[in-house]
Amino acid sequence: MVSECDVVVLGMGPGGEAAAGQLAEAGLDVVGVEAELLGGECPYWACVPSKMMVRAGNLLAEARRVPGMAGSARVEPDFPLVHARIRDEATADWDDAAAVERFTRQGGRFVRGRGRFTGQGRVEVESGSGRETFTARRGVLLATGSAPSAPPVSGLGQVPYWTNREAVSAAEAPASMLVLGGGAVGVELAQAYARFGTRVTLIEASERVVSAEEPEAGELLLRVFRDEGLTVRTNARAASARYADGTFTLTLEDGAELSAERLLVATGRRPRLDALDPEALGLEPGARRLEVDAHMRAAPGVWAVGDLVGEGAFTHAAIYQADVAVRAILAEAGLGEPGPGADYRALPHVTFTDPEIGSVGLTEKKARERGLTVRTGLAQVPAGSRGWIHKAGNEGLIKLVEDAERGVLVGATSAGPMGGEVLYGLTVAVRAAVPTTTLRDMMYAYPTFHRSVLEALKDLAAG
Ligand SMILES: Cc1cc2nc3c(=O)[nH]c(=O)nc-3n(C[C@H](O)[C@H](O)[C@H](O)COP(=O)(O)OP(=O)(O)OC[C@H]3O[C@@H](n4cnc5c(N)ncnc54)[C@H](O)[C@@H]3O)c2cc1C
Ligand SMILES: NC(=O)c1ccc[n+]([C@@H]2O[C@H](COP(=O)([O-])OP(=O)(O)OC[C@H]3O[C@@H](n4cnc5c(N)ncnc54)[C@H](O)[C@@H]3O)[C@@H](O)[C@H]2O)c1
Repeated sequence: MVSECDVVVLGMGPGGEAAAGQLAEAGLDVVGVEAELLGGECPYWACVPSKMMVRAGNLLAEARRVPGMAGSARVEPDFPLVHARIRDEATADWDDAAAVERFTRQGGRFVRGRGRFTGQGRVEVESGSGRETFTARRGVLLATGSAPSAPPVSGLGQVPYWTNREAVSAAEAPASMLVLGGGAVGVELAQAYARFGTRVTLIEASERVVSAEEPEAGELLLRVFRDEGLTVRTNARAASARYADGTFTLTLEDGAELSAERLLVATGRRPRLDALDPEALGLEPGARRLEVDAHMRAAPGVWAVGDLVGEGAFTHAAIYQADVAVRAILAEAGLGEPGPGADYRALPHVTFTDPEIGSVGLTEKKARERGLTVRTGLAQVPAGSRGWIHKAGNEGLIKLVEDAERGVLVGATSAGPMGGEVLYGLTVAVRAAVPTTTLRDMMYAYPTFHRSVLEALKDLAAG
C-alpha cells in the first residue's frame, strides 16, 4: 500500500517527536514512524529514569551527610522504590499511549513499525500488519538516534551484559557491578548504584573519567568516587569477558581479573544509519554519522536531527536541531522564514553526578588546538562563602576559558552542588560573547555557589 503525506518523520525520539509535532501543528500532513516507543531513548531508558536514580542516590548521600552537621540519621536504601517510580511515574511501565495521543491530537498520523528511507521522499515501513510505503511531498526528516556501541573485547558478545536499558529498568540493585566506560552513562549510573550499596568497579580506558571534560573536573570526580568507596581503574582496558554461574569476569590487558554479579557496558553510542539508503544520501561506506548543513539538510528534501547527526548526543541538542529543521521545512513550503542555522558555540551539557559537572563551549585544550590565545581562570567551590557554609558535599570548581584577544569566554566548566544550574549564566556569557570585563564588573548574589565565577574571573585577570 502506498500513502501520500507532506512529511515523513523516521524515528520519534526527542528530535523526531519535537519536529513532527510542530510540523503537524503548522497544518502539514505528517506521518511519524517509530519502531519502539514514541519518545525514544530519553524518557524510557536514558535521561529521565537515570536522573530518577541519581535523585534517589543523592537523597541517600545527603542523609549520610547529616552526622556532624545536623544530628544523626539512619539510612536504609530501598532500590525497589526507585524502580517503582521509574516504572509508574516516568515510563507508565514502558507504555507510550499518552505520547501517541498527544501527537495524534497535534494532528499527526502515528505508524508503529520499522522504517527504511529508500530515497526520493519514500519511506517503507514493516509492521505487524505488513508493509506500507509513504511518499512525502515536502520532505523526509530522519531522526533514528543512536545505539550503544560495545568495544571489540573477546567474549563480550557472548555474555549477557547490561546496557543503559537494563541498568535503568532493573528491579533490584546487584550486590556488585563492573562498569566498563567512565563517560557520562558510566559515571552517573556507577555513583547512583554505589549509593544503593552496590560494590562498583569502574574501568576506564583513558587516564581520567569524563575524559572529554576539563582534566580538573575528571580528577575531582575521581577523588570523590574513591572517597565514596567506588573502585576506579583508569588507563585500563578489558581484553576478554566471560560469564559463568551468575558471575561476570573481565580480564584486563594488564592481566588483572575483575568479577561481579553484573556488567554494565557504557563505552559510547553510535548513530543509527542502518535504515538509510546510503546512495540516496551520499553516505560513504563506514560513515559514522549523517552530515547535515546548518539548516539540518542532509540532501535535497531530506533533513536530519539528533544523535544521528553527531553534533552532541544530547536531548536539548536534538530538540534545538528539530526547531531549526522545522523552520527550514516550513520555509520551503512557503510558510515562514528559515531563520538562523544551528550554532554550537555555546552547546551546554551536564553530567549529573554529585558533584554535577556542567560545561559549555570549548575546553582549554580544544581552544588551544583551534589556535586561540587562551587565558584561564580557576576557582575552588569549597573556598567560596557558600561552599564553605555548605561543608559536607561541597566539592566543586569553576574553570573559565577566555579567548584573550577578543576578551570573551569561549568555554566554561561548573562542577559542584547544582553545577548544572550554575552553568546557565556561563552559557549566556559564551553565547552572547559578553566581555569578561563586563562579567567582572557586575554583582553576584551573596552567598551563592555562582559567586565562585567572580573568583575565577579574578584568577583569569591575574593571568
Ligand atoms: C543513560 C543515558 C542517559 C542520558 N541522559 C541524558 C541527559 O541527562 N541529558 C541529555 O541531554 N541527554 C541525555 N542522554 C542522551 C539522550 O538520550 C539522547 O541524546 C537523545 O535521546 C537523542 O534523541 P534522538 O531523537 O536523536 O534519538 P533517540 O532517543 O535514540 O530516538 C530515536 C528513535 O528512533 C527510532 N528508530 C530508529 N531506527 C528506526 C527505524 N528504522 N524505524 C523506526 N524507528 C526507528 C528508535 O526506536 C528511537 O525511538 C542520555 C543517554 C543515555 C544513554
Ligand atoms: N547527562 C547527560 O547529558 C548524559 C548522560 C548520559 C549519556 N549522555 C550522552 O550519551 C552519550 C553516550 O554516553 P557514554 O557514556 O556511553 O559514552 P561516552 O563516549 O561519553 O563515554 C564512553 C567512555 O568509555 C570509554 N571507553 C571506550 N572504550 C573502552 C574500553 N574498551 N574500555 C574501557 N573504557 C572504554 C571512553 O574512553 C569514554 O570515556 C554521551 O556522549 C552523551 O552525549 C548524556
